[in-house]
Amino acid sequence: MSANDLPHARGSARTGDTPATGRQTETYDSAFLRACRREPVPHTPVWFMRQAGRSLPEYLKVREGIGMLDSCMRPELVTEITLQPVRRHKVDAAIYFSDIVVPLKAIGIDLDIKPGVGPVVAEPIRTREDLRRLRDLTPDDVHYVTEAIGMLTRELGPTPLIGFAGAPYTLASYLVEGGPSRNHENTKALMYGDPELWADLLDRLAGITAAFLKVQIEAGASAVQLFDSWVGSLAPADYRRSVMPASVKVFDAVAPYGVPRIHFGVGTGELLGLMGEAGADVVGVDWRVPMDEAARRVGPGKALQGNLDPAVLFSTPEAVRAKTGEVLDAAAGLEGHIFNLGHGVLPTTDPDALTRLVADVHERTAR
Ligand SMILES: Cc1c2[nH]c(c1CCC(=O)O)Cc1[nH]c(c(CCC(=O)O)c1C)Cc1[nH]c(c(CCC(=O)O)c1C)Cc1[nH]c(c(C)c1CCC(=O)O)C2
Repeated sequence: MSANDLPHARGSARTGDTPATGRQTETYDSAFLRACRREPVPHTPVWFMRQAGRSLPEYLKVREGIGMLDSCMRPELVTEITLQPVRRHKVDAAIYFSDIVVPLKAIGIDLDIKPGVGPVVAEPIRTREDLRRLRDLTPDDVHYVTEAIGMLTRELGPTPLIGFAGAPYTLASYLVEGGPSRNHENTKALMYGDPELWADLLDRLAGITAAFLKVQIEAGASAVQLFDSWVGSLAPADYRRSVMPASVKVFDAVAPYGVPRIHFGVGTGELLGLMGEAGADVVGVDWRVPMDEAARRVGPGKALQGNLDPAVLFSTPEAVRAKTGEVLDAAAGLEGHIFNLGHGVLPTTDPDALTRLVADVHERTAR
């Protein structure tokens, strides 16, 4: 099946095998999408994980008095917040403003995002009985996503929009622990102690995640990123056996659309090869592994994204420039490089440091 056989126009036309005309061609030819496809680029594209959010005063202003999950369900607000970092920093791609737990909330899981803490689940999922609460996600459950992406792609012009979702392991870690966790002990207890229930849990989550990504692509997202933020807590053998099949299911489900698929996790130096193998076109790298070494671990045929330590932005402009140069030098031999931080923008980052960083990367890589 090719992307053109699918029953939608915008997603595939904007990004798939054959671009149509005008703005769609411009998006298809953007530095970001070209780098994802490992084609020559006019400059190294830049975007930042968590580029929308608390580092921006204009974000704090529009979010005032509105809960995080509430804000994700308001298309106008989502559109405004998603556009803010594009306007301010001139990044090469927008990332849809939402959260990895939005699809879980949408199917009726009782959870909230607590400021300064993260997602908290009222009743953790730990038994076969609990699993029944994870029903399938339909596009109707997240109609506000379709609406917001429709608005956004009109406003963005040629700038590509990245859709995203949480990967099955990272979502499972919140559901099983009931909230953020340092050691993931309940999650691992289930994974090792009841492999069958664990596999069923991850398979359910893969279905939900795939459905959520499809909604975003059909509405017009030009690429998708699967965040497996906490999977770096696993050894490669456990990843391969207990997690990878579910992530493969997600990537396979969206493959026919032909949009680039990015796969990212934190502390995943030992997993980079497997994370590429799971079906990614682009592998995200945190700051612990230099880009040239990451390329060796991932192997040929994939673009890489990364990997400036987000904490570097708290240093002097000269130090930021020097560390940026190190990333660019290490990535110089890659076929496709998308410049990003090694994890999300920290909330107290000076936004001007981010604006300078985008300009610096563009200037130093202009061809
Ligand atoms: C693990 C994870 C979550 N959410 C997400 C991940 C994967 C990315 C990663 O590893 O950082 C993904 C996410 N969450 C959010 C985005 C926005 C898009 C963007 O990158 O600009 C993205 C991509 C908004 C958000 N998601 C959240 C905020 C902060 C809430 C607020 O502004 O009120 C934002 C802007 C809340 C959230 N949600 C989550 C956490 C850990 C937190 C932080 C809690 C806190 O420190 O307050 C779960």
